[in-house]
Amino acid sequence: MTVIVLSGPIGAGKSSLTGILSKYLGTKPFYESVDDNPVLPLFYADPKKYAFLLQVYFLNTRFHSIKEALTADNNVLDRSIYEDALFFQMNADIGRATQEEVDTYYELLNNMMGELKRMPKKNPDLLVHINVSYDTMIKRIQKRGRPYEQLSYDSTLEDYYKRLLSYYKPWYEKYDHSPKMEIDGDKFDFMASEKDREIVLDQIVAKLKSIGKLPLNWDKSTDIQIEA
Ligand SMILES: Nc1ncnc2c1ncn2[C@@H]1O[C@H](COP(=O)(O)OP(=O)(O)O)[C@@H](O)[C@H]1O
Ligand SMILES: Nc1nc2c(ncn2[C@H]2C[C@H](O)[C@@H](COP(=O)(O)O)O2)c(=O)[nH]1
Repeated sequence: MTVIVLSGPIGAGKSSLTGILSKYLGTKPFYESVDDNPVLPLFYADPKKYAFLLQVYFLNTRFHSIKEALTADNNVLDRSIYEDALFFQMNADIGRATQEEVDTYYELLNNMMGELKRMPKKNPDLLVHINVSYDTMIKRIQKRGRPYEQLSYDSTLEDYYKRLLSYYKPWYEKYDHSPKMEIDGDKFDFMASEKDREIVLDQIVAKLKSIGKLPLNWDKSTDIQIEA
């Protein structure tokens, strides 16, 4: 049983690569609750009021997914639970949470992490982090088109996104819950370019082989058809 988690900023390509990778490896994809998330639009409309509620909502849904993913067979998750604190800490740092909310959040997070440690499989087998620049992030957010994520929706989003990117570098460097690897999301268009998709999948397969999660002679010759 192999569990792979994706990480990276908003619009980096996590959900897209989760779909591609799970199809390629014949595993099950787990997607974060976004389009069915009732709190997300409220948060973007009034971040200070809804930052804590959104975080509890995400933490709860991530906990559900990770529990299921760590007990079922091979899986790919489109965001790691380890990024949860990164988001809330950043929101707290810009005054979107009270000290009581911060304290309560960390207590809840520690409690949940304690539960995960008691599971037969405690950590994912591999973290695949997608690196993107600010320009790429914005292009992808525009391409995806969720209205409340657009820079035109709120003039403070530019700072919010730049800050988010600046939190990811130290977060990735510190991450030590499993082996990890980076994908260059600026360079590889794994959605439109078949060649790029192959390169990215080869990088992930090579890493899985090097950590003993795929047999050295594993090969997949089937083409994957990407739905636009
Ligand atoms: N490597 C890539 N090259 C070009 N477009 C991409 C790439 N990855 C994702 N996209 C596009 O960018 C948008 C955001 O991708 P998505 O997978 O939803 O990102 P995330 O899940 O990280 O927020 C989508 O429209 C997707 O088609
Ligand atoms: N405040 C938080 N926002 C979060 C968190 N996780 C995701 N999000 C937001 C960011 C995007 O608008 C949307 C989906 O994220 P993608 O990276 O999948 O595009 O949800 C969080 O923990 N806190």
